[in-house]
Amino acid sequence: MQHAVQIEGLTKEFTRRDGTRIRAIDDAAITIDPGEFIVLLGPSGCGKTTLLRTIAGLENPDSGRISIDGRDVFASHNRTLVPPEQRDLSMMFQSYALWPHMTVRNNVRYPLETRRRPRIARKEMDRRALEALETVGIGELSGQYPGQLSGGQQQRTALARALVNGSPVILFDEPLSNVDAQVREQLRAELLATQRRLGFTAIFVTHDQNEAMELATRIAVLDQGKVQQVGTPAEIYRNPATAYVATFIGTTNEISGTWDPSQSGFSTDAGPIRSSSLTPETASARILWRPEDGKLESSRPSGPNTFEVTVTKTLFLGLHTEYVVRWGKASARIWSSEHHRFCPGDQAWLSVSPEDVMVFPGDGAQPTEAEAAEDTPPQSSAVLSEAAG
Ligand SMILES: Nc1ncnc2c1ncn2[C@@H]1O[C@H](COP(=O)(O)OP(=O)(O)OP(=O)(O)O)[C@@H](O)[C@H]1O
Repeated sequence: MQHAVQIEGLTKEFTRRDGTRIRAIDDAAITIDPGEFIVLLGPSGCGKTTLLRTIAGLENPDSGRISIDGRDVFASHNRTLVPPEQRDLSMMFQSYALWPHMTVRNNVRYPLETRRRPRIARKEMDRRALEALETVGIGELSGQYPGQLSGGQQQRTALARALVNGSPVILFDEPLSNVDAQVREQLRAELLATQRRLGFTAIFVTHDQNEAMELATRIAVLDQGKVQQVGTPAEIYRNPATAYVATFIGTTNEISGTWDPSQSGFSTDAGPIRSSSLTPETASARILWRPEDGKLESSRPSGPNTFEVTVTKTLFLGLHTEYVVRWGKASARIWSSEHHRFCPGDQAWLSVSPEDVMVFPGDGAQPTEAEAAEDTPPQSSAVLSEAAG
């Protein structure tokens, strides 16, 4: 099968006005199949937009290769550089970029008017523009001007314009960030349904992990220009490749430890901890587990990773209650569907299965960011970390 988009060894540096060089994309590689919905996810400044713009041809990389549908559109080794309008793709921007003096229909028709070949008769352009507008459910607004539309309707107009060319690949740069939460959720579902129905390949930039989880067939997590992991939402969540991915997606409890062969586990401030994952190559390790993987009980369970704890805080969060617990110098968050089982001050037993304990190489330094978090003793090496997105 021909790949829809293939990126290899892609690098792009910028020079800031003070002369500092920024590597916005650092040796990135991703292979995308036709019909996939790929989400580029990462915090602000990690290089998502730059990567998208290099695929579109709006930014020229320094080195590497990009091919679309088997054809190189950029290749540094033989200086291939295909201009944006000759790449077989469409792009939808955060700002929608609608022409205010043109009707909705003419905005949507615009890409058909400006394309070089093959030329299309005006009547056919109008028919396709209307069809695209009907696809996104606003055929009746074709005679309106953008200023007369709601945010959600403007977003649909921009989507129709991205669809009108029938491009096999559509790039989305945070297109849902300008509408309120409720409309956003609705538009997200509509976009996904449209993509599934029409079958185009979508490459979608966001810093919102919920949005990524909902839309993506696969997520590419970026950090400082590097692609840290590409995987399905479940793979990224359950088997993160790096501590960065584990802490960026979802919520984690974290503690540092050192490998102790005599215990076949890690020695930590929370007590000995065992994990089913491979031991890190370095002696020091970052040990992480998710709040929903901890179990709180009133009596001592059998098995490893069992700790006697004090409940210090409870927080009702609808689907689950968050229990903050403390033992020795360590603290952790536990999410449980048993809402009123424990109160602050209660003694309880915490257990975490070794299968749910993730281990990554530590750098010897203690994470500090979350140590100042409420309910975490300042001298503790056990930290709570919350997703950044
Ligand atoms: N034209 C430019 N000149 C200099 N630096 C740039 C330029 N464009 C981007 N950068 C830098 O490259 C890095 C990546 O920027 P990019 O816009 O790709 O990040 P992003 O992940 O899309 O961020 P955000 O989510 O905030 O849009 C940042 O450090 C940014 O400051």
